[in-house]
Amino acid sequence: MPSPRRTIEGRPLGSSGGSSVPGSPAHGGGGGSGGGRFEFQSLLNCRAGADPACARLRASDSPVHRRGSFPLAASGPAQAAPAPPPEDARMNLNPSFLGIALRSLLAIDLWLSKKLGVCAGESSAWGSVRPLMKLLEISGHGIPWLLGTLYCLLRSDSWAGREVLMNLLFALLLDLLLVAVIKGLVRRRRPAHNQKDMFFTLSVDKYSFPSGHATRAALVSRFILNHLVLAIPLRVLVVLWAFVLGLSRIMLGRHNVTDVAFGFFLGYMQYSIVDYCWLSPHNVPVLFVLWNQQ
Ligand SMILES: CC(C)=CCC/C(C)=C/COP(=O)(O)O
Repeated sequence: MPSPRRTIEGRPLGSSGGSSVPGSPAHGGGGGSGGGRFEFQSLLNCRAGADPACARLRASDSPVHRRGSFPLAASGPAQAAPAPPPEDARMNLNPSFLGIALRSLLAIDLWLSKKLGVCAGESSAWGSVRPLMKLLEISGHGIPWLLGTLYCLLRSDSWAGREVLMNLLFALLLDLLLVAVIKGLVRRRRPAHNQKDMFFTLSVDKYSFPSGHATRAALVSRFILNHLVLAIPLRVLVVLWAFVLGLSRIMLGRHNVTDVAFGFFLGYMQYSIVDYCWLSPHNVPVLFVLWNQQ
């Protein structure tokens, strides 16, 4: 708990940084970006002052003070508790466990992603394997998967095959939609070391959370493992492809680790949605009847 005689920056009150001159930022009159912090300082400075601004600050009852976590809370029952400090100052004083955990996770994420971004440029440590990573990138891109599925659907001559491919198409479209919505909501920028040389992107693809390649890799591999009868080595290869594709996103500098980790999770869950809503002649006969009429 900070000493009552210190500002939130640890400077003693009464020193030049903490003096309260009416109209000065330190008196609470400061607008602009530092306004919140200055107002909080003036709150500390005007304990016994007759300044009306101070009286206003003391007049409201702050839950922070009620909890006794703020040093001025012990001013006595006759003296109303000061107004709550601005949100950002309160967060600095009482960071929640969740806040600390999230900030630490983000710091580790950025640090690890930078370390793993060994193919981010031609001159990077593993710059020579960049072309291979870009090939992997295309193997998980939405366009080849959509076109490939459509092509196989049109060429398929069995109803069972059509049903599976129709659901794969549905899964790919659902994936594109969900990833676009989340990217648009979260708006996390791609890492600074990423080169803007990706093959065919949509406008939301300037954002990195979650990785669309990772969601597709998890979704498609789970789909294949559940609907294609494959020999064990091929099944291992499918899982390996998904994992290496996800890793390559970080190595290329396209994503942070958390983008890919969440992408895998989301893709895995998307398959559960597809499985739950499985399109078949029983639940959406119209799709299959239309097909039959062609
Ligand atoms: C245009 C279509 C159909 C898909 C876009 C595929 C794409 C570029 C996704 C971005 O993936 P990352 O989020 O992993 O970079």
